[in-house]
Amino acid sequence: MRNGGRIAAAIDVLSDVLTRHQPVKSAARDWGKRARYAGAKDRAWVSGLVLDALRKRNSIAHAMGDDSPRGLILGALAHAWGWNIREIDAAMDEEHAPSKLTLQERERLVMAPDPTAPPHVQGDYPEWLAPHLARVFGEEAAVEAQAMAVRADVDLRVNTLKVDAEKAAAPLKSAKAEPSKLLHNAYHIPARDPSQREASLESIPAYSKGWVEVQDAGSQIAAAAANAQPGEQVLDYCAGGGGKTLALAAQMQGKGQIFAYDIDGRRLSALIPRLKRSGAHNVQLVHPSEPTQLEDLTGQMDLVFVDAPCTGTGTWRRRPDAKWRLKPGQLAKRQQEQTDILAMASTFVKPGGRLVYATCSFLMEEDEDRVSEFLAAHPEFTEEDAAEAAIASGLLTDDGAAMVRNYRGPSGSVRLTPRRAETDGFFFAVLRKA
Ligand SMILES: C[S@@+](CC[C@H](N)C(=O)[O-])C[C@H]1O[C@@H](n2cnc3c(N)ncnc32)[C@H](O)[C@@H]1O
Repeated sequence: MRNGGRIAAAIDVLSDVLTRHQPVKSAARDWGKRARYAGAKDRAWVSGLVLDALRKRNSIAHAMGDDSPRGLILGALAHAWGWNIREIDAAMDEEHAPSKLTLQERERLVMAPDPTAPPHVQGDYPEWLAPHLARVFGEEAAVEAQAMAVRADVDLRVNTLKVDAEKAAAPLKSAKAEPSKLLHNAYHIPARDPSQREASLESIPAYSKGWVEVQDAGSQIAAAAANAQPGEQVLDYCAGGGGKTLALAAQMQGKGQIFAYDIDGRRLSALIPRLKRSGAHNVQLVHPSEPTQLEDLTGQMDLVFVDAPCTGTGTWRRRPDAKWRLKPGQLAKRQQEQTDILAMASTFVKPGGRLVYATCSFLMEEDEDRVSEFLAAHPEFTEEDAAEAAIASGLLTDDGAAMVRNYRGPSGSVRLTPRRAETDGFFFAVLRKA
């Protein structure tokens, strides 16, 4: 396909996303089915442009004076992809392109960003969240959010159950992976350019051999704060697809026992092939249909990890459509779930054991507020220094250690963000039972 046709397709896909409230993935898949002539490279190009338009939706709409799918896609070419007006003009002259640029579009496409626009416009987030971002980031709300309005890098965790970081290095060269600045056993791959379709990471042999897992560095650092020891009894209470379970298993070097529970049995099933690939033999799945299996663990665990369901605001770089779908009611619902889950999960901690609470949200309502509410209702728990706990795992580099200390809050919890750490937004707190 020529670029003109791809731009027209991106406008169609974005219309579906905005009017039918579809995720980009399914809107792009539907378009791909209609457009049999489109190849894999075209699909990557079109989805990539739609995602970038959504990442910067408010600032592009403000610059273009137009928040229609056409305005957003044209604006994304200029303001996200850096195309100049001649390149856009040339594409719009091609066959199957949308109608030519209007005079107003031409003027708007070359305008510089407006430094007087309000923070939710400069930072590209929904206006109703403005007080929430101001609460957590103060005057830095717009710059913090701008770092969430770009494409995300990819991190790999080296599975030390199978290989060490040095041995993993050579096969990762083809994926352009560099050693992580923050973690010893991790590699970092800069965000990919959607106009250059590259092989998926899952297709590299190091992945199928179980040498590496795709896991954001923020998620790896949150798991490090658990500092799980060989021989411990551990419950991963919201195990889902098992990202944290596998990281904990590696920390424990195959010794001790991990119980992986999730209220959603289907999500747990996704963990089975991952466990096989990873070579972790000490993980037992606790299915929600067998509640007595879970009850037996009451008061027995050295460590309970709660990777709580949340609004996912920390992952806006990867899922920019979710940023605009989020509504106040969902935030309230997640807070209630977090309260209930913390109370329930804490019953499995043995005296002297620890409870780690993590979210991939930067909202204090899902983070510090939930922890302090829990502590007020459970005086047998006290909060410890989560930065020092992560450092004690031995998994962080000197830069990683300095970074978690720098972003440790007054009560000991840590909040990482794309701007601070080039990770997803992550929050983690460590609570110890007397
Ligand atoms: C953030 S995700 C977990 C991601 C996972 N730990 C990982 O690292 O890949 C949150 C999980 O909590 C689960 N969940 C939601 N409510 C729950 C509850 N009441 N009890 C246990 N798990 C719950 C969801 O099904 C979801 O899989």
